[in-house]
Amino acid sequence: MDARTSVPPPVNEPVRSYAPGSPERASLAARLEEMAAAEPVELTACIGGERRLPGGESFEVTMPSDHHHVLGRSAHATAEDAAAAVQAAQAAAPGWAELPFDERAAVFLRAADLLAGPWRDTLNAATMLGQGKTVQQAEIDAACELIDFLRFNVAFAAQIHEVQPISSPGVWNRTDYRPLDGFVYAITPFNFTAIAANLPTAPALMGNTVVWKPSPTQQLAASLTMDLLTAAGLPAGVINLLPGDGLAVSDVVLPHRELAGLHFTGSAATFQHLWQEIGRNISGYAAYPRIVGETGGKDFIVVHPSADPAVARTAMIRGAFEYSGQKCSAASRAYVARSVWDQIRGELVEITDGLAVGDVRDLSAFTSAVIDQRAWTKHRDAIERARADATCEIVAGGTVDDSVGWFVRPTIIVSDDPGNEVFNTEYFGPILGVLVYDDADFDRVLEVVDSGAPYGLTGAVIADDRDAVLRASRALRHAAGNFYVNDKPTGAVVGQQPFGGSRTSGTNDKAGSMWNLIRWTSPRSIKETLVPPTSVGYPHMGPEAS
Ligand SMILES: NC(=O)c1ccc[n+]([C@@H]2O[C@H](COP(=O)([O-])OP(=O)(O)OC[C@H]3O[C@@H](n4cnc5c(N)ncnc54)[C@H](O)[C@@H]3O)[C@@H](O)[C@H]2O)c1
Ligand SMILES: N[C@@H](CCC=O)C(=O)O
Repeated sequence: MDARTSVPPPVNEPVRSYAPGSPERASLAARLEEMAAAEPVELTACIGGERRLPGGESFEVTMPSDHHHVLGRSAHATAEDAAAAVQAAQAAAPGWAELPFDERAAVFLRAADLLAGPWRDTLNAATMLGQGKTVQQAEIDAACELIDFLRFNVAFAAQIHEVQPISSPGVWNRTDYRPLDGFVYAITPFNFTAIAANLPTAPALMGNTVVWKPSPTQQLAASLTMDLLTAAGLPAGVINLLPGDGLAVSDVVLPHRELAGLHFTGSAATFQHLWQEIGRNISGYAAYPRIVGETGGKDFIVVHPSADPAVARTAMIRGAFEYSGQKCSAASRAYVARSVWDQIRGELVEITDGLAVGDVRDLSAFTSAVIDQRAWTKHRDAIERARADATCEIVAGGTVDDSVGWFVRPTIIVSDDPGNEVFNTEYFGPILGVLVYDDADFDRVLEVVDSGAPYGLTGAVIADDRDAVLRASRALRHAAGNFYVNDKPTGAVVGQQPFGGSRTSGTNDKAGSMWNLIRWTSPRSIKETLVPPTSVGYPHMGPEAS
């Protein structure tokens, strides 16, 4: 409970263009070159503010687009590291929870401003080199989305604190937005620096302390994010970073009595495993852990006969192939009316086959390599299966090359079998399945889209006919937590399109919104009677009752 002043009203961080000749391009290019030329850096854990290498087996962080290029060296956190991180989180908890909200908020507002200014090139360059993002994709993630998460969450948290109960005469009721009764475990994916930072910082803003386990392939940007938060004044022990695969960490953290919450983003399979582990341990917790998880997708684009062909083509290419399709929101299945398909097929294939796919240091690249050998192999195998499948035709891409980086050409597979794996399996890469339907079958195809995959994350309808938009919106109400009309299904902006999906895609708690922050507080209702009664009797008992 604390008195607060008003917080700065947030606005979305403007996306810089990095166009040739722009000052931001020159500045970023210089930092990129400097970081790429540097000796591999040591990517340490941060436990109670102390930076040190964990005790487990070492691993290297390499460039996806140049896999011989080692950017950093780290090691897997052990059970001992995990126990130390939990202890550090517990030790920091009372002081952090007692700090007035404004003081906590100031740390994250400061981090946002540092990132918008002197840290921008560094985190963008780390995200480009370590996670294989082009400059545009790094800018919308590591700079803008992360700055937005930090600033908007402060404003959303302040709004939550303002939600207070009514009080009847003689009584003052209050809601005390307590942190959870224990620590939060944040496990984050490789593909977004912003998500990796949001998952530990959102619970921390609400007064919790956190054990943060980022993805090994995101470790370079994760380590720098920890440095940024420290530079912004985050006290030691509030967020404790543990590098590595997390297996030994989970053995310690998941059954821990004080585990109060899991904040996860990653694949559905990993989330289900973690949830099962929590379920297995349910009788051993001090309080029921909150479970928030955003997972995979099989995101769709439905193209109606009334669609503008250029809009459909652009949404398909950008939606499917930006960041090589490694966004949970990426379009990976498209259902296209035959009349539109006949108009766009030629250009769609020509543009896709012409996309510049290269090293992230080449700022003219449209996209780059997939994240690692495992992803590359998965895509190579999926393409080979499609090549051998009589119901599939690979009309664009279909080639892979691992000689320098983990490259998979943007690939379009047309199939007339709606049950084919290209329409229901999340590959998490640059493969788009296309089903061409007869114009008269729009309503039937909406049913196929709705039931064709187990996910419910993002989707788009491309149509100029308002009635078609309405029919799609109704039929696909539960098929996507983020639904787009005449746009690609990627690129949600904090504060504008709160992000998340249901079904197998997650708990839909909408990252970067009030709904997510609510999960990290355990409200306490306080009633204070201003002039308390001093006699036991009630009027109905008569004047003699005392
Ligand atoms: N819905 C969303 O908002 C969203 C956003 C980004 C990514 N994703 C999804 O994430 C997936 C891609 O990311 P990924 O490859 O990093 O996912 P992943 O599930 O392989 O890994 C996610 C994280 O879990 C960790 N992990 C795995 N097993 C663990 C264990 N037993 N204990 C502790 N940590 C463990 C990994 O090391 C990593 O940090 C895709 O399915 C994508 O759709 C979803
Ligand atoms: N929020 C991002 C996707 C995050 C998942 O990878 C988008 O909307 O494109």
